[in-house]
Amino acid sequence: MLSVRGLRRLHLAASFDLVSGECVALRGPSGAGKTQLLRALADLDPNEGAVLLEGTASEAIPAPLWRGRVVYLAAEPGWWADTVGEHFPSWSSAAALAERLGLPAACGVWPIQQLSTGERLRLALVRALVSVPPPGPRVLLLDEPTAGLDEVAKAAAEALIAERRAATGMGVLWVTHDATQAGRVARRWLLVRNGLLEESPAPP
Ligand SMILES: Nc1ncnc2c1ncn2[C@@H]1O[C@H](COP(=O)(O)OP(=O)(O)OP(=O)(O)O)[C@@H](O)[C@H]1O
Repeated sequence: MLSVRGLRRLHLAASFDLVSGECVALRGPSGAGKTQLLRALADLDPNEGAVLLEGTASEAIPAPLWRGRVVYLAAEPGWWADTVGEHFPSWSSAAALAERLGLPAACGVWPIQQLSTGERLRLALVRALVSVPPPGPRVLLLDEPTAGLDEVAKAAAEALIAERRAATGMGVLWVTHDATQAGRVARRWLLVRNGLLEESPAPP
């Protein structure tokens, strides 16, 4: 579904495919270029090479439309309004997912400024899933989405993403520094080594 051919962003070169419903874990040392790769895939930064979604090149699709299909969830998500609910097209559809992640449905009225890091991460994941009309993102690019979450919240987030993949065929590219998590969430693993993306036979 997502084909990446000779993508070059700064010092990283990448070619790989992601099939429908698949989750691929991406690992590599700090500064290797993982975030830059995700941002290039979401057409947030300039790059060389080709990225195709279901056969259509990113250049052929206006960037805002592409970003609704290939959705990037940043490690430090941005917030622009005062309260949680204002960041969602409809809080009622988001509340059930927030509850799945251990937050009260009433957190829609919470001020953003008071959120903990873990609350921000979980709400940003909900936002990534519900801000695109059904069936939602075709590809989800996750940049350490559970970093710092407790084990219960981490398991809930992993389960929610797996469920969405199974239900909608959403493909996931998941950056994590946690080898155990890479083994849990994915059956294919990519590793950044010497500026190249390599397939790894086991969770690296
Ligand atoms: N706009 C930019 N122009 C030039 N270099 C940049 C730019 N943004 C980031 N970099 C550099 O590119 C390199 C890769 O950064 P990136 O954030 O992609 O690393 P990462 O693999 O995600 O690291 P981490 O695991 O620590 O999050 C870093 O050395 C960073 O300083």
